[in-house]
Amino acid sequence: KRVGVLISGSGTNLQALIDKTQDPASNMGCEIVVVISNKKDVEGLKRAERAGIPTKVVSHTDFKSREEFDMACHSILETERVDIVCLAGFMRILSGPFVRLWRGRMLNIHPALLPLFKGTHAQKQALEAGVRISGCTVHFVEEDVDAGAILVQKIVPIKHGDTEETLQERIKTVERDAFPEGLKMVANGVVYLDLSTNRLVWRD
Ligand SMILES: Nc1nc2ccc(CNc3ccc(C(=O)NCCCC(=O)O)cc3)cc2c(=O)[nH]1
Ligand SMILES: N[C@@H]1O[C@H](COP(=O)(O)O)[C@@H](O)[C@H]1O
Repeated sequence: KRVGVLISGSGTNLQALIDKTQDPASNMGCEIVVVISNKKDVEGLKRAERAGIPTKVVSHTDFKSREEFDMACHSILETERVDIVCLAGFMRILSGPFVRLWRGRMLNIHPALLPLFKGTHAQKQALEAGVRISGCTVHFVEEDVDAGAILVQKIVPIKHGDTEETLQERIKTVERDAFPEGLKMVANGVVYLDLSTNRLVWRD
């Protein structure tokens, strides 16, 4: 399977996907063929270049509408014959038409245990809520933000004195395993999203 990864920043999740997909022993059943960023000069682009993966920058400021930006990304993904899209620290909300084109073939990783703490600053939300555990969620992408069917979740403890940064760091240590795990399952057909029932179907 051919994978396209959308990023906006540091790309630590992208790096985890690169390391696993480029390691034959991981048996991921997929390869990253293109990385698209909506921001230029971000660390994630350097990570892709170091790994020999083609990169594209699509600046959302170059487009009159959200849909036009999304379709510019879509045409790159089509050209590269991408089968699965991964949102790895991608910080733009995607429009309905784009999500419908990729429904059941697009994954996101969120730094909290959905359905809790949707949206941005999830780590801050967890700290303010006073919960004692948090973690990350790998899910299919639906138009309704952070609401898609959940594939993988991993938990971390929240410790006294944690800040947004210390918690984000601890969550990232489990993200690096969670995202490749979720991608591998989808790439190998272990699980798929039944588009009519919106339910996950597991092949046991
Ligand atoms: N339709 C759809 N698209 C998404 C795009 C990105 C992410 C990643 N997680 C994200 C979740 C929330 C945001 C957000 O609220 N950003 C501030 C507004 C930025 C903007 O104006 O675009 C960004 C990424 C998830 C989704 C999703 O679940 N569904
Ligand atoms: N999706 C969220 O965006 C953050 C930044 O990711 P990255 O750019 O370092 O991969 C990560 O914490 C991830 O959960």
